[in-house]
Amino acid sequence: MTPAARISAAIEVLDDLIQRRRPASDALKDWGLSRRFAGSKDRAAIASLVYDALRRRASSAFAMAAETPRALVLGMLAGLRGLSAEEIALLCSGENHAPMPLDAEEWGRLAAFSLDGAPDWIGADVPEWLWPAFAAGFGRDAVGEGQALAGRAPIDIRANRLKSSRDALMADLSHASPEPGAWSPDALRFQPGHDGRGPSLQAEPSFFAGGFEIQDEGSQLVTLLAGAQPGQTVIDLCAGAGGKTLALAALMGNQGRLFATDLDSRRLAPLHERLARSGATNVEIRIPRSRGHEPLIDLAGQVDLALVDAPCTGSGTWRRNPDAKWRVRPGALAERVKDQAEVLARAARLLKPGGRIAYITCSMLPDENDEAIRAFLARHAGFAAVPLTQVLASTEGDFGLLARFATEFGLQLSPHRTGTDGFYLACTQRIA
Ligand SMILES: C[S@@+](CC[C@H](N)C(=O)[O-])C[C@H]1O[C@@H](n2cnc3c(N)ncnc32)[C@H](O)[C@@H]1O
Repeated sequence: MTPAARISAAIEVLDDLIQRRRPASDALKDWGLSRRFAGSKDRAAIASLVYDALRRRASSAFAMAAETPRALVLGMLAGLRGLSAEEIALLCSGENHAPMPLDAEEWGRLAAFSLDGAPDWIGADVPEWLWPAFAAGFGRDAVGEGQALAGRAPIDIRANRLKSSRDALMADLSHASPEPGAWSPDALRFQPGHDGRGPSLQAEPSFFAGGFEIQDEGSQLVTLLAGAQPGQTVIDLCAGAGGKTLALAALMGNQGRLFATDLDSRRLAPLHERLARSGATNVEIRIPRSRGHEPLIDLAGQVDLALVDAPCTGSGTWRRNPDAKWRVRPGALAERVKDQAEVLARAARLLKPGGRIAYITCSMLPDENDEAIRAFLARHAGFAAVPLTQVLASTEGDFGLLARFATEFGLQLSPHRTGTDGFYLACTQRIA
């Protein structure tokens, strides 16, 4: 397919996902199934166009004064990919499956591409209804935070200390031009190409050998700061597919006991294979047998560290999942806040005196970050917040600079601040 035909295809896919309110991945899959002529490079390029258009959905619609799929794609080509009106006009020839030629209004709007007079939520490409909750945490930086979340994300890997090292992987993957991560000692970063695609790291022999996992550097950092020590009893209550479980096992050097569970046992399924590849030997997966069943009840009073990687809106990962930004519905935030309170209360019941909860979200919204901790502390008199300075000082390495990103109870990472996904971490300790 020509670059112009790919643009037409992206407009078609966007039309489908907007009309039928379906996930971008479903619309892309269906498009591919009914267009067998499209090769894998075409599909990847079309997906990249669709995701880029979703990243800048509000600002493109404003600059183009239209919210049609065509306006969103053309606006994104100017606003995100930096194409001039002339370059876009050349692509829109109307021939050989290319989009129809630009009209005078489109030409003028692409040439000017202006967000002058746009409200902040549009400048930030954050849904209007969510803007007050989002802006609450960032004050004057809120628009810049939103803009950084509307960009593309790099691909980060975590060197698995049980099998490899960052230096060894730096050499092994040199053909893909890795850079060391700025914060996590185990992170390597790969920048996406002009078309938004990154290297196929999961096809690397060192990946199959367990040398690394794909994991955003922010996710690595909050897991490191959670403070798991070799020999401890650690639980990962919201383990999902185990991204943080694997990192915890490596940080513990396979010493001590690590238990992984999740409310949704199906989500734990990939963890079995990932554990085998990683060489982690101190992990036990516990499956809840029924609603309300506590699969870790035998550990009550023995747990040193409970990692609560809580269910949340995922607003910190909008760079990787821009579809989710526009699909999140009013009401979802209140539901997640309820889930967060529930899982924090569970963690509290299992800790031993002096034990800690490391509460983590991939959210940018104070309601599910500091406010969740404030509510937890109000309900649990026997717990106190661990000051961030203490958390940073007790982690091996030099993390003092992160104190700049302190919130009332914890730490907020973001693409704008740390070049990572948006993650929040707060630690609390059982004092009675
Ligand atoms: C952010 S995801 C976990 C991601 C995972 N820790 C990782 O690093 O790959 C949150 C998980 O919490 C689970 N969850 C939701 N409510 C829960 C609850 N009340 N107790 C335990 N897990 C819960 C969800 O099924 C989901 O897998």
